Amino acid sequence: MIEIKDLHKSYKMGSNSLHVLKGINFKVEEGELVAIMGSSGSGKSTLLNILGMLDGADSGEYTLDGVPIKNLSETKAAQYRNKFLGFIFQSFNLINYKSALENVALPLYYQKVPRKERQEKAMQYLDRVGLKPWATHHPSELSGGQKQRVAIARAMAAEPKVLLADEPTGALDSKTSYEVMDLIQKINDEGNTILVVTHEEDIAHMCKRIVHLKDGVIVEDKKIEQVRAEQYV
Ligand SMILES: Nc1ncnc2c1ncn2[C@@H]1O[C@H](COP(=O)(O)OP(=O)(O)OP(=O)(O)O)[C@@H](O)[C@H]1O
Repeated sequence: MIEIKDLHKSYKMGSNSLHVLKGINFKVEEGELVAIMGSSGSGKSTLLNILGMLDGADSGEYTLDGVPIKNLSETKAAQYRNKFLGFIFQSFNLINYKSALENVALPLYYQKVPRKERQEKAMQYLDRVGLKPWATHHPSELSGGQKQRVAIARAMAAEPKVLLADEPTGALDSKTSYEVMDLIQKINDEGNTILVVTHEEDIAHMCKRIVHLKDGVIVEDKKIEQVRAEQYV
């Protein structure tokens, strides 16, 4: 599903340059649930942004579902991003003046799905995350865990091939974090490929594989016995 080879990324800061990713190689197969771990500044978000086609690498190869990303035009890249990738953020990134249902329906609007179908599908995904009764509520009326569930429903609504989650539990207390991980595990059980950036050990152990970044290189990449979040919720 994902293959990256010898990926490098630097940030220019005045006359200096900060080499953040220093030759990253890895593959993610369909249906994996991968944690990307590492201390602050190790390059996790930089890597996720490149995988999410939100930023480009300086060199190296990135192939997503068999498509080499490097030479895509901006328009094509945006199309691929909408079609292949769903995003979940630490701060939820919901639109405050829209209802939960409207937030979930938004990616379908960008995919030009007709209004009625959009609403039906959005409701189906809200139901999937247990929030159908909250469809007309606005984000300000929802708890942190509920907001993240709306964001997960929104990410799934466009039926992406890969979900990319950047610290999805970073703004949540432990119990709510485990509820969100329980949902992520169940979505993965259905065959969805998911990458989760986290610096929390317990969250990483709820994935099936841990990729450990340090100073811009992968220092460890191991499959693990998955801890089920359900037992903590
Ligand atoms: N746009 C940017 N311009 C300049 N430097 C940046 C930029 N984005 C990130 N950096 C720097 O690159 C390094 C890696 O940042 P990155 O956000 O990828 O790390 P991280 O592992 O995700 O950290 P955290 O856990 O704190 O989010 C850091 O030193 C950061 O300051």
